[in-house]
Amino acid sequence: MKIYFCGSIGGGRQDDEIYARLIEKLQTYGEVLTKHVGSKTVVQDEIDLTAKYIHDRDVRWLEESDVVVAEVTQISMGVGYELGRAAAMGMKILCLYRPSPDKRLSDMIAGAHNGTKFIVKKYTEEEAEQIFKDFLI
Ligand SMILES: O=c1[nH]c(=O)n([C@H]2C[C@H](O)[C@@H](COP(=O)(O)O)O2)cc1CO
Repeated sequence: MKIYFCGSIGGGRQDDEIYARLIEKLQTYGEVLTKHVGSKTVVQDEIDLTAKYIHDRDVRWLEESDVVVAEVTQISMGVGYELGRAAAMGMKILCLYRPSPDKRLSDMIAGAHNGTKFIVKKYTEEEAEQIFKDFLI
């Protein structure tokens, strides 16, 4: 199974360690094509790539993937774009967010939940393992 993981990069890197731990768990179910999203050095590593290269590479990976898993707590324009494209392709999507007083999930994501192909779920990290099992198996 190919998994496309989405997480904020330009939108802010405060959750990077959470992304890395989620990616590690996801790798037990298949290949995560966007492992770089969890890397401490992603901004530095991608700095010499053009926006077009990153966009076209990521859209290609998205099209190749079987499922999309997004950590949506930290608002990110790129993650929103990836989710919109994935939804338009009819992909199976799981969005996870950690409720907090200073973060409001966009209604365009919360309202996309349909209980089948587009799942939006509040979670704590301890629950992630079981959520992945339910979603991916
Ligand atoms: O350097 C990058 N590499 C990359 O793969 N992305 C993709 C993957 C992430 O899921 C998403 C993050 O978007 P943003 O940078 O707007 O937060 O976009 C985004 C950037 C920077 O915009």
